[in-house]
Amino acid sequence: MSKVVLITGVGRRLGLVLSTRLLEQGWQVIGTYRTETPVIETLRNLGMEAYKVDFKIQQEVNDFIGKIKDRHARLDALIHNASDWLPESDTGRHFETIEYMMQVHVNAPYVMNLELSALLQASDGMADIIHVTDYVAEKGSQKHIAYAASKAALANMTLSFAQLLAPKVKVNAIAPALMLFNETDDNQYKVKARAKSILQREGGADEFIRAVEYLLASTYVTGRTLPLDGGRHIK
Ligand SMILES: NC(=O)C1=CN([C@@H]2O[C@H](COP(=O)(O)OP(=O)(O)OC[C@H]3O[C@@H](n4cnc5c(N)ncnc54)[C@H](OP(=O)(O)O)[C@@H]3O)[C@@H](O)[C@H]2O)C=CC1
Ligand SMILES: Nc1nc2c(c(=O)[nH]1)N=C([C@H](O)[C@@H](O)CO)CN2
Repeated sequence: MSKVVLITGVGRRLGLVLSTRLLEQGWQVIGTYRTETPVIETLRNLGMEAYKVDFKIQQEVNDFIGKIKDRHARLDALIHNASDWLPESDTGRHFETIEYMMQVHVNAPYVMNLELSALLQASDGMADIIHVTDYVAEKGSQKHIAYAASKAALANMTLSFAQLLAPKVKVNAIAPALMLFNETDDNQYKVKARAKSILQREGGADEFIRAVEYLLASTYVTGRTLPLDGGRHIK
């Protein structure tokens, strides 16, 4: 019987590569997306059960959770990948920024973990929750203060949910630094960003997938954050 994984933010970049790889490996993948693109139809054609959910809207999160509880008796993994990398507002809309960052990176994962914990407990083996945080959760960020704070809160929830859901469910985090550049990143930015780590490179999507696969295969790691930072922490 195929294992069932719910991955948030499957529509592009790391979430897209990860969900496609797990589909290829025979996982039954439930994915959430915010933006309707042709990619979503491609994923559906590969067998993904895809739901349009904007985590900014609490009712959409609640409705989504209700559908999952109605349609599934178990989950083997829940991966919180969805994220918006929002800098501080330059129009003074500071309450909106921090509230949105907390909503996407903390509130939605918090409610989904609590509401879907019974499905995880129904897994045949050990189940997994993986929070995708960020290197800046430990170090802070001058230009993404609210983002970093929300990722730090998500990292802290790893500790609490690991205690709450053991021994049946492992709860870990992955804290990437530079994994993928964005299309808008110019060469000057890329040179500067690579130089922040002592390995002087970006991690790449496969590094992220290997970290997920390691945590899913583990039977003795929980409450931990797996850093993917190219040695930036000792620079
Ligand atoms: N890329 C990197 O170098 C790094 C990434 N990370 C973390 O890794 C994870 C993946 O990164 P990456 O692939 O670059 O992320 P992207 O920002 O490229 O994509 C994030 C995904 O989250 C979805 N999303 C964003 N906002 C919302 C929302 N309000 N509701 C629902 N879904 C939403 C997007 O949906 P849609 O596309 O459908 O709009 C998108 O698919 C993230 O958690 C990120 O913080 C951490 C450090 C470095
Ligand atoms: N949701 C996202 N979070 C982050 C992204 C991103 O593209 N989407 N990118 C980064 C950067 O790579 C940063 O780590 C280095 O410039 C961080 N988080």
